[in-house]
Amino acid sequence: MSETSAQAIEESPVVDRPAAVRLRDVGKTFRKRRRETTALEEVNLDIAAGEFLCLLGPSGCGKSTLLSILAGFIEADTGEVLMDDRPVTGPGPDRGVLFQTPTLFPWLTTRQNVLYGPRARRALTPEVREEAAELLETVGLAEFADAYPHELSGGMRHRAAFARVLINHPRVLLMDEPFGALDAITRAGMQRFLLELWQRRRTTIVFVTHDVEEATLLGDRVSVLSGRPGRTKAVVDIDLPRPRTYDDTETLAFVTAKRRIREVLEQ
Ligand SMILES: Nc1ncnc2c1ncn2[C@@H]1O[C@H](COP(=O)(O)OP(=O)(O)OP(=O)(O)O)[C@@H](O)[C@H]1O
Repeated sequence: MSETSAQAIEESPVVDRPAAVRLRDVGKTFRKRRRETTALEEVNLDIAAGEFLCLLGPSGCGKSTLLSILAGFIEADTGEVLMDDRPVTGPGPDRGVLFQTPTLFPWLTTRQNVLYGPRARRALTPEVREEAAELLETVGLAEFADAYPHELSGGMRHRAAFARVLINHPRVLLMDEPFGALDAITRAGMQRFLLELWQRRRTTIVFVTHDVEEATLLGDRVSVLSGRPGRTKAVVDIDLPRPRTYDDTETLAFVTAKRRIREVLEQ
């Protein structure tokens, strides 16, 4: 996400309620000089308000493209994207986006980064400042509130970016392999944090991953895309009880669910 897109999102007003998302026959072809790449074709998907949906598929099948369309960063060529029955026409503060590489303003401290959105919307009340402090506490960065991004570790930058998105109370969280670059321990910590957060807020989440185990651990459902052009191959329900923790990954039910998804992926 460019800084301009981040600014556009964070400077508009917010509504605090999860949204339903609907994709209808979404297609996207990139055209560059003589080369055409059809990234997505006739993607259909209904995501309920408050659902945790994982998007899984082989490399290059269009997962990031789909997320960018949902974020409003790029436009679909065909079909439509609806949020609570309203067409998505561009980026908005109702969608919080987190990428593999966290986006933070390098010249702002952690706290200033988190407060960037409310400040830009002229909504910097004492309550919001308090919420920022609580969020920094929750993501374990209270002691680093006055540190600059270059003084943070990779995992810490992720958590700071997370707090920066959460303070805007997005109605949908769009996450593009957000933990893909993290080491196994930090990654497990972030997954636990995300699950706890979702359990509390029930924000609608669309989470892109190519890791079957991660999708099984996190999702209510897993939408499996085919190889390029990406199409919805199947949507698999994950009927495992919640709250889920990393320990569940060793249970028979978990391993069975994971195998089912892998089979769809490999079909
Ligand atoms: N801006 C662009 N211009 C041209 N082609 C693009 C552009 N963005 C994506 N593509 C092409 O669209 C296809 C889908 O790319 P996308 O990044 O969405 O896949 P992905 O499933 O997220 O891949 P990965 O898992 O490897 O990150 C690829 O073939 C890619 O080369």
